[in-house]
Amino acid sequence: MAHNNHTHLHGQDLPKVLQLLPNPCFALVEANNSHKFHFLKAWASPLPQDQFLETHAGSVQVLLSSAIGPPITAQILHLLPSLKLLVTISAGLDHVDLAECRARGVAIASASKIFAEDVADVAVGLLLDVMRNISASDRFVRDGFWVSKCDFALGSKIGGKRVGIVGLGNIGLEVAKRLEAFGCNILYNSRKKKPFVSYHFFPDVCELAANSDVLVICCGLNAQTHHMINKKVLLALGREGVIVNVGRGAIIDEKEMVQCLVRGEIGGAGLDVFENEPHVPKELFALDNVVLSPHQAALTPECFTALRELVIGNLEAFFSNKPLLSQVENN
Ligand SMILES: O=CC(=O)O
Repeated sequence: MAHNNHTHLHGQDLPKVLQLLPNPCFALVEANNSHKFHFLKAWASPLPQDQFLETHAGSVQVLLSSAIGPPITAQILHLLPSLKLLVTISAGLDHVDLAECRARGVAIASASKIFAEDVADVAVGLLLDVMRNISASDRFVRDGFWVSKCDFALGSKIGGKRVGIVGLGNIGLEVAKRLEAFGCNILYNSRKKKPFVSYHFFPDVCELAANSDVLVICCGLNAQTHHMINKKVLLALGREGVIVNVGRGAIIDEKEMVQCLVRGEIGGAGLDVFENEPHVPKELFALDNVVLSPHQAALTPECFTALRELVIGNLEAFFSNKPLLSQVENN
C-alpha cells in the first residue's frame, strides 16, 4: 500500500494493527494516527478473543504487544496465519514465543534501546538508595527521628565498589558508564566477552558475584537466564552484597533471594521487577535495606514520545515495504 495514500483511506480500508488488550501506551501510539492505521481492538469486541481473531485471521498482518500484556503464544500466532509483524513496545521479549515467530516467518520490532538510559538511571538510583539508605532515611525523618539522637544504620561509600553487571547490553552499558563516573570498578558477565570494553569479564556469574560488592541485573529473561541468580550466586555475593534488578524478576530465584534477605545472607536489594508481578513478597516490606519499585524504570514522558515515534515508524516502514526501524534478530 502506497504510503501517501493513507490520508485518503478510511476505517476498514486502512492497514490493520491488532491489539489484544488495552494499554495506555497503545492509546498514545493511536492518538493522531488513527487516520493512518485501523487499530483493531480485540478487547473492545463483544466476541471472545479467539472468535475475534478467527474473524480477522485473513487480514491481520500486524500485532501490537507489550511486556505487561498477554503473552504472544503459539496458540495466538496459530489463530493469526496472515501475521507478518509483531511490534512490541518493550525492550524485553520474554512474553513472545520467539521460536514460533521464527517458524512462521513473523518479524519482530521491539522498543530496542530507547529505554536504556532511563532504565539505567533507575538502576543507579536503586543502588544509591539501598547503599545510602535514602528511602529508609526518608521514613526516619517522617517518623520524627534525627541522626544525632537515634540509632541510624550507616550507609556504604559508592566510590571504589566493585559492581558486577549481568548483561552488558544497551542498559548494562549505560549503567556501567554512570557508575564509572562514581568511581566504581565495573565487572560483567554476559553471553560473550565484549571486545569493545575494558571491564573485566567473568564467564561464570557465580565468579562474578564472588568478586562483586553489588550485582546489577540488566539482561533479558530467557531459558538460559531464568533463575540464573540462584542461592549459590546470592551466597557468593555475600552478607554485605547488594543486588539490583531492572531486568526481569524471574532472572533471580525470588524465593531464595527473599530468604537470603530475611536471614541477612545478602546485604540489600533494589528491585524494579518481580517474579509474579504485580505480586511483591510481603516479607520484603519490613526490610529497610530493600527498596521496591513498581516496574517503572522505563516510564518517562520522554520514553513515551520516543516509543510512539518508533512504533509509528515501524508500522509505516512495514506497510510501505521498507526496512523496519528496530527489527529484532530472531535466528
Ligand atoms: O520492562 C520493560 C521492557 O521490557 O521494555
